[in-house]
Amino acid sequence: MILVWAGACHERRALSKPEFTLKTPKRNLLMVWTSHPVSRLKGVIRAPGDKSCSHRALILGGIAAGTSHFTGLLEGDDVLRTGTAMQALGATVTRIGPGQWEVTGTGPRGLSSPAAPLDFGNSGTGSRLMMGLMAGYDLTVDLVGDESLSARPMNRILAPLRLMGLADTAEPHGRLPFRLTGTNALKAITYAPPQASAQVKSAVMLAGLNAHGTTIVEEARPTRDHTERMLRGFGAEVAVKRGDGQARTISLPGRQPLSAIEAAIPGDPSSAAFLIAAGLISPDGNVLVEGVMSNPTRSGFFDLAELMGARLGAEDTGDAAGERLIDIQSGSAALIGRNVPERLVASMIDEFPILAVIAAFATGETRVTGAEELRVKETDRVKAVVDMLRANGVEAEEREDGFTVQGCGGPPPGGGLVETRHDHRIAMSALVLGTAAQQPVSVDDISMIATSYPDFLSHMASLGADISERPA
Ligand SMILES: O=C(O)C1=C[C@@H](OP(=O)(O)O)[C@@H](O)[C@H](O)C1
Ligand SMILES: C=C(OP(=O)(O)O)C(=O)O
Repeated sequence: MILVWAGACHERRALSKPEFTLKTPKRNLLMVWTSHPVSRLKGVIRAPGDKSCSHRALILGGIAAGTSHFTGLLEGDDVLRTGTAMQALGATVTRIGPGQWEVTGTGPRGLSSPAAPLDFGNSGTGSRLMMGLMAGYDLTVDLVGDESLSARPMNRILAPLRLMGLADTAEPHGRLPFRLTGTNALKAITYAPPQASAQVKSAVMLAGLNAHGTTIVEEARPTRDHTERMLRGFGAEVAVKRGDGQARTISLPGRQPLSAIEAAIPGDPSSAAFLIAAGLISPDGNVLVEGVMSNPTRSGFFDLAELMGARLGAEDTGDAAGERLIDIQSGSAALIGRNVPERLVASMIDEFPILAVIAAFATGETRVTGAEELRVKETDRVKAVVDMLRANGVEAEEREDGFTVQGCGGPPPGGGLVETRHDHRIAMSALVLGTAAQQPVSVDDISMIATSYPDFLSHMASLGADISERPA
């Protein structure tokens, strides 16, 4: 006799054989990717290169004087597009081996207009950081993106750039596609971004790099600080002053030359979070992720998982590109729902879909507030997360600035089909959910996983996950 969960979290019934019918079939869908529950997940995985650091390495290497070498660069679609864009603007970007890249920067020559539009695909980081960078050079560029990126707000970047002297773009609504005409006559500004956004901060700093005067960004809440750290690595002067509470003021004198570097890219904590979560919810989990960047502006998910009752082993293993590295171990845990402290939100902004998954296994409610930025990611992640959980028998509610999850105190029912909506993190979260739910979980598309974590399926398979394509 096999026990399966049916309907609400806490209602179980016995069946003579497992049954699996998708709860939200989608018309015209021929094939889906399904993650089947497995009794055990075990193994050791080296974390893929960090997406944020990989973008920045290609961008800063592409304007530095000399030739930089990077190892462990993430070869995700988002990052590759940043490399292609830098090449089109005058840098020489060459792959010399797996994860090994050589970038010869334009140095004092600067960037020039590309011959064709720059296509940033699904990448908010690539498009927004590059807008900031390109604004400071005498060039004209057309920017395009996929359906998801073309729906994301770009005025948050264009507004400060206009204050610095960027000519108005032809597009009034702040959405791609549009043309940007840069100028090497930008003036430094002092800017307090209205959103907690590393992309906005970094775009202003990258514009400030070629502007006249000292650019100052005032952050009320600290966001990931890789631009600050990496700029220093390339020889720039960047000052960071702590203010009241979590506030930070970052100052960057303009017109500073950058010099080429040799760097290893640290492992991505946001990708590692999927593997760590899989270990936590597995009935018999023992997952070790090696070489993960340990940076307080990125560690919110791991801090919160510990608040929920996870015991994560962490061992220091050195450093890479100015960041500390750790190995993180996770194993099966009885988790307890929590109110997510708002101070952790920015440092786990990409981890809310996978947080929602572990919250579904926890006992009690998990409440997320102060996370309105989730509404403008690859999709509206508040809605996508709630829909993902509900399709799998978990009670969840949207809030304007977050969501709540009523944990099942064990494996949720599963059995749902999750619409991924061009969002890699929703796809990966749903597939992790399926490894330990009562019934398999399917997703309608996996192609976008390659934007941030091309090895996700092979890494999950090596831990023992059972994820395969099947007719819808
Ligand atoms: O600067 C970066 O590398 C990133 C910043 C974050 O976006 P926001 O700045 O919009 O929060 C994050 O969601 C994104 O995946 C990467
Ligand atoms: C939001 C994300 O990326 P981006 O903004 O670069 O598209 C992400 O990777 O979760």
